[in-house]
Amino acid sequence: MAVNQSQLGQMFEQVLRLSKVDATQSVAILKSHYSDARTVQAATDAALRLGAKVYCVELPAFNHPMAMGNDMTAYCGDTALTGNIAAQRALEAADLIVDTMMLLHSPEQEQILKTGTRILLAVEAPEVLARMLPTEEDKTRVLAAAAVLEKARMMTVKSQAGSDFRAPLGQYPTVTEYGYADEPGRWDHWPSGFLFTWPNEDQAEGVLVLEVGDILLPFKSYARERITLEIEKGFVTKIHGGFEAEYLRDYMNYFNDPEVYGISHIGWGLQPRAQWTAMGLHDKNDGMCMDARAFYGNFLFSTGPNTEVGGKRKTPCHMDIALRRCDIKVDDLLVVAEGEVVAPEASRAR
Ligand SMILES: O=c1ccc(O)c[nH]1
Ligand SMILES: [Fe+2]
Repeated sequence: MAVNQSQLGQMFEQVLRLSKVDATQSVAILKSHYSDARTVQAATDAALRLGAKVYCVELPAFNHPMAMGNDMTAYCGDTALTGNIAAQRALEAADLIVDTMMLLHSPEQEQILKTGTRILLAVEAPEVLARMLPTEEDKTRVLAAAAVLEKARMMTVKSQAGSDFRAPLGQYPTVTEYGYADEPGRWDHWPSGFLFTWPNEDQAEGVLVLEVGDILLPFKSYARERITLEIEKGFVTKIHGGFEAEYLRDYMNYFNDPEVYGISHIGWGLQPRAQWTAMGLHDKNDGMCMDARAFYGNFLFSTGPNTEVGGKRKTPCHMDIALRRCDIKVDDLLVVAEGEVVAPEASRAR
């Protein structure tokens, strides 16, 4: 199916209005040659219709010789903006940046946000954007869950498959993604609908078992056999299993950087319009597969960089791994039971 340009423009108008775009605002459209032209045009037209002053910042694409695949989350940290002070100043001048080329997990993104500029990432295919059009109800539910997570001192994750993981919390903030950038200095991602934090440095412990069907990004693969990760003092120390474990070990080893094994953001999905099955219906190059990160009741954990919250780990290898059917506890509150969101009540969508 394909979204027509008029629908896409109307959706951007809704999301930019939710992002507080009006005649008092300036909006920068950040792009590169690989940006989706339909998205760039729709964002531009919508911002103009809302009365904003609009400009475009186009950056020559950046490729690192070690990067593999086209998923923009596969190689993090250095981007087309790295070192381009003039372009960064031009972006910092905006009230809102619509990012269609991907600054996520870069130090430059944090520097821009600190000036009060808002950033909305939009790199998924228009049809995926349409299926997960953000609503204020999404925001209410994600913030209800965040109210619990930001006070927590421990997250524990267990599963029938054998996961038994615990992460002391408190050193890092809670991050919410509800699909629009409506507060000064806020980054958000359309589409999304989930929340996460980071374990205290060097303190996550236990075992995480990827069961058949769990998702590995940026591989964009459903695990076909179990993979068992042993975590000690905040780092993955062993990866057991068959071919899939060997593939994951080989890929992470390729970066020749011990920091790739650090546990990064950990949280859970709250987007009922995101589907576990969606990845199987898309090509690997269609986008970064936000369905996997946001599907309702997942446990999403990741490895590698934690610079976006002032952590010391800047490493290019970032794995996002979504597990189904976990029990997730935040302190003593069970928030997800076998992959079903159970608390807080205000975060539930069904
Ligand atoms: O929205 C996102 C996308 C990727 C990621 O690693 C975190 N959040
Ligand atoms: Fe991630």
